[in-house]
Amino acid sequence: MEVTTLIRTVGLDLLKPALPQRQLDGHKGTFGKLLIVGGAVGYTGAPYLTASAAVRTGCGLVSLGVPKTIWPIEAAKCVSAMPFPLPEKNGMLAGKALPQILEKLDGCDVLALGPGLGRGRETARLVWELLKTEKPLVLDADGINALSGHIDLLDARRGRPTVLTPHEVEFARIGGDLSRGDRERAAQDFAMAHGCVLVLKGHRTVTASPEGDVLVNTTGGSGLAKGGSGDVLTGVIASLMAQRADALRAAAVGVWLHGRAGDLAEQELTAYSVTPEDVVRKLPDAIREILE
Ligand SMILES: NC(=O)C1=CN([C@@H]2O[C@H](COP(=O)(O)OP(=O)(O)OC[C@H]3O[C@@H](n4cnc5c(N)ncnc54)[C@H](O)[C@@H]3O)[C@@H](O)[C@H]2O)[C@@H](O)CC1
Ligand SMILES: Nc1ncnc2c1ncn2[C@@H]1O[C@H](COP(=O)(O)OP(=O)(O)O)[C@@H](O)[C@H]1O
Repeated sequence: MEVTTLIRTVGLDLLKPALPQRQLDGHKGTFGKLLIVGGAVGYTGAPYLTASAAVRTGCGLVSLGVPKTIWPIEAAKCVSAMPFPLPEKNGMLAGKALPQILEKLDGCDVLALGPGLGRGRETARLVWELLKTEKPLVLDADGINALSGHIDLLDARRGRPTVLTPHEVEFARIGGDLSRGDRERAAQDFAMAHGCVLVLKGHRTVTASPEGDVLVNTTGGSGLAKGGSGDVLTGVIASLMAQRADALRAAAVGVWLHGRAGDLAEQELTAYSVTPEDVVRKLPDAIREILE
């Protein structure tokens, strides 16, 4: 089927109506419950960054399931989010963690899966099982890697809100085709073929929907080119989804906010010195620019 690509640049006209409203009398339940699953020995920063970004972006309650060995670290680092320990094997989440994750997910609105999960057979199997959830899903990092050779599990989610946030190497691992050198077309083809919102990260991140929309982001620079920046983005997008933004809007607004927070952090600290934590700290200023 020939699809006419309407490529739009993300601007304030799109951002203003897409940012979830804050009811003055809302309570923490009003603003959504997010479950983040990730982390491994060696990757203790990733889930913490995702959780911090989610809280900063407005989600009402953020829970964080991590392997039990690293749980004390997450518990010490996360004050506003709620880390809890899960069964592990070799420093990564074990298959035995599934029932506890599903029980927690039952009371949540959105699942963010993958930051710092690590790559092992058991974690991959866990990802495959969790893809069956009816809940909206943001899949990142090793969650995406687990789809390699199992893309049918993504196809089976068609109709359920699913956002994938690969960088170009992860995109290639799950069959994304960048051989034509056209990132917009490649993202669109993938999103339409697999029924998901595809966020193809990098300079000028491209967000594509299953319906064929293509949105190109203009914020963000080389200050974001540091391990952990992608983990922040996952938290921002999942937080917006928990606040009832639809998957495409959550992704487009999330990518813009993340990049803009990065730009503001760069202005203060230079692109050399910005850290992903600085990006989280600048999210309020980026949000304010949409609100004004
Ligand atoms: N503080 C933490 O705990 C961190 C944990 N992280 C986790 O580490 C795990 C694996 O990350 P790795 O970086 O080892 O492996 P990846 O599979 O993400 O990347 C492999 C390599 O691809 C290369 N690459 C080439 N083109 C690229 C592009 N366009 N964008 C990004 N990378 C490109 C990079 O050199 C990178 O080292 C993930 O689960 C991730 O969440 C990272 O996010 C880094 C920070
Ligand atoms: N030069 C750049 N310009 C704009 N954004 C960038 C640039 N480099 C990296 N980013 C952004 O930073 C994030 C990096 O994510 P990723 O590659 O997954 O790293 P990690 O998983 O280690 O955090 C993405 O959102 C990407 O778009």
